[in-house]
Amino acid sequence: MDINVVNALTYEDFVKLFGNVVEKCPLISAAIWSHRPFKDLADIEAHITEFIIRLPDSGKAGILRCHPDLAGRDLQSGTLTRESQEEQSRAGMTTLDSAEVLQMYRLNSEYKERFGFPFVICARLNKKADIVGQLSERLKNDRAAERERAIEEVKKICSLRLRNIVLSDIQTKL
Ligand SMILES: NC(=O)NC1=NC(=O)NC1=O
Repeated sequence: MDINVVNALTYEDFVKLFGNVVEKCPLISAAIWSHRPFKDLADIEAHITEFIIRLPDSGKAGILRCHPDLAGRDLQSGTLTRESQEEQSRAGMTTLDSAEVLQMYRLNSEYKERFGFPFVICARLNKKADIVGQLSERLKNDRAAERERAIEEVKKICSLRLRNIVLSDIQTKL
């Protein structure tokens, strides 16, 4: 998708297209729309990253809280966003056996209890074993370090979602 097409989008179409590059945080795309015209895809990504890293810790924790658990309630009830559904199924979260679902539930609960926000990882860059390993490993972090670590994962998810949109045909999205 040509960057000139992106720059010509109305605000509504821009947010319709990019509103979920950070899970359930359309505010971010609504905010960076002010920075158009964008030079290229990397420029869009840079403005999103800038918006996120300038947030106070509470804002970063808020972004994390907008993410559905991996193999959690939303997955079981079919209420994931299209992007999350695709990411979680590709990471093998939809083919866990009952013991694995219980293990993810327990680890996610322990993590949320400790940090006050859910465990977030870029599912498309990790397989099931990596996810369980990372979740166990990152539980040992302190809160500040873990919040920053999780935001790095949000940026990876965002980057892949942005590429999906810009490299696909704009007409199928609007
Ligand atoms: N808690 C999560 O990490 N959720 C997710 N990561 C992804 O890549 N997609 C999700 O839904």
